[in-house]
Amino acid sequence: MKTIEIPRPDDWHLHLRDGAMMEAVTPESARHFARAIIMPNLVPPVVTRADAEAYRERIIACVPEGADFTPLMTLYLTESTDPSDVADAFTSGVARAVKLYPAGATTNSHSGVRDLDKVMGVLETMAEIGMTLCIHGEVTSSDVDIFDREKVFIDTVLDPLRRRLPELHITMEHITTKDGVDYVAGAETNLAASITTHHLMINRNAILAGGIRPHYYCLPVAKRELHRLALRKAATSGDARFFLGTDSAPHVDPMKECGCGCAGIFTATNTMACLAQVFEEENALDTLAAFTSVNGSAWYGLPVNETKLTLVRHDEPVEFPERIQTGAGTVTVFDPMTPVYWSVED
Ligand SMILES: NC(=O)N[C@@H](CC(=O)O)C(=O)O
Ligand SMILES: [Zn+2]
Ligand SMILES: [Zn+2]
Repeated sequence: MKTIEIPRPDDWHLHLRDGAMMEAVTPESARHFARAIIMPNLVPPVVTRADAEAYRERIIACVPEGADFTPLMTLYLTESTDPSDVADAFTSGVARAVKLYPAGATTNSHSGVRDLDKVMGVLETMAEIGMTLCIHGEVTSSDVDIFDREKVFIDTVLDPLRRRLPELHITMEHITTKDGVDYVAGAETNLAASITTHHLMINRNAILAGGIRPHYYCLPVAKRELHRLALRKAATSGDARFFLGTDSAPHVDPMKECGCGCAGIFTATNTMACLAQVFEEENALDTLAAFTSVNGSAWYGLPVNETKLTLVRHDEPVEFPERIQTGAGTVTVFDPMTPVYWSVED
């Protein structure tokens, strides 16, 4: 039986939610990951330093005893965010980054930004103090096709913003297209991208071919196969600008399996096993650690974790739970639609 050892991974984009859901999903991430950047899209959102401090305490209360898991907090950018509160949250170590959701782009984004001019003061402050802006990179206009929204965002929002404020440190989150890969790879400084596990494993057929499968619906929506292949190439390349952000985004099953289902795929439970499978298929197990444990920490200015994680290659495919129980209801675990021969050693 083959095993590989990597520095304990970090998740640079994670949804833990709150309350009963958070109690159940936090241990799923804490089992394998040492740190995670926590998304602020609660209802109401995590906007201020005080909100982030209180949310961090609630998360820490859900980390099982003996587990070593540090939540890194983000602030949800609104058009009335106060630049001095953001600076204060950063310098005091409460928040690592600010999250920009174009209003209406995704789950719980209605308090997001409609007019970038209204947040330039905050962004200028962030550029000065070296605080990262994490971006959900999709335009929201109903006349742009949903499969084109990432590319149009790059051309009409991200690139102009980077020209206007080149000093700003930007993470383009959960990129899903070859356009996103090429744009990030072509940028010399101050731009990097996270990539999810599921976008390395599925294309849009998973959602739509042979029946509609709501558990594969997330935003940005999975694209054509050529985009998945470009993402796999970027993730396995070792290039320091690409790193893991699972975007594990739990919704209870009735909210997914209905006439207007929520966007989000829950991958915390089997992400590391799935990634080992992807990297093995690409003959790139030697760059797995760069993607999951090294590149992201360098980008966020943190040391690589000293503890290790061991992955085990089995002769037969491994079974994962189909769903987990939470106090809010059941949550379906990502099924990669392909055999996975890896597991994490306990
Ligand atoms: N990725 C998703 O499909 N959903 C996320 C929001 C997000 O990251 O865009 C969620 O909060 O459910
Ligand atoms: Zn998003
Ligand atoms: Zn997300």
